[in-house]
Amino acid sequence: MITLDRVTKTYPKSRRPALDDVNVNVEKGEFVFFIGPSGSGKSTFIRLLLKEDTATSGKVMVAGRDVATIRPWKVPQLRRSVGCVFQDFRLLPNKTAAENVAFALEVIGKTRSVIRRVVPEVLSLVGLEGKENRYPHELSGGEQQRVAVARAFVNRPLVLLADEPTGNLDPDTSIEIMRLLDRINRTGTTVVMATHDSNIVNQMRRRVVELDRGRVIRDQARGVYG
Ligand SMILES: Nc1ncnc2c1ncn2[C@@H]1O[C@H](COP(=O)(O)OP(=O)(O)OP(=O)(O)O)[C@@H](O)[C@H]1O
Repeated sequence: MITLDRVTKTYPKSRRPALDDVNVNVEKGEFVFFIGPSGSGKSTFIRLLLKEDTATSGKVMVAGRDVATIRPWKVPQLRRSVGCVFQDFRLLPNKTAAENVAFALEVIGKTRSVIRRVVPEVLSLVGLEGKENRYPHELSGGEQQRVAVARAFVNRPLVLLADEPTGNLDPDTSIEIMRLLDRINRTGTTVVMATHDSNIVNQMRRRVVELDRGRVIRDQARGVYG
């Protein structure tokens, strides 16, 4: 589902690469944690998968496609098969929970009748029944992240990327979000999550890829934070 083949990313003006000759292969349906200290390259890895940035060398494959060959106007198509969730939720503040999720469907041209059917289904899946008409500022952090997960998942992407999704949440709320990501993973969606949260990694016991200064220093099945 995801392959990085000898990928190096060096940002302009920086001496050291943010990713340095990285080889990683993630199979369909896997759940993988990317861990490592601040600046080790986790966000850069996610940005390359979304084609928000391009590798300096090497090959990045997502869902069977070499992202380097995807034309700019086809990037939205890539992002349709790759949902993402971030630490800061990134909801539209002037839209309700339901409207935030609906918007993800509107931009890809889904009909109103599909939207009317699918939005309540996915909001209920993430446990937000009854809160569909709340604005982000009327929701807790955990609830806002549930909306973000619903929005990322509503198109049933092949891959869900999560960059520090529990970074702004307390431990109990973080565990709830992890249960949700685990449930999504069990539907067959590949989940890749960048995190600093050692408790979460230790509780989940999934594959752990550890980065240090842009290099993979550990790749372990059912790993712990270490
Ligand atoms: N746009 C940019 N321009 C220049 N250097 C960058 C840019 N983005 C990241 N870097 C550098 O690349 C390296 C890796 O950064 P990255 O954000 O991928 O790390 P990270 O592991 O996600 O860190 P954190 O956990 O703090 O988010 C760092 O040295 C950082 O300073």
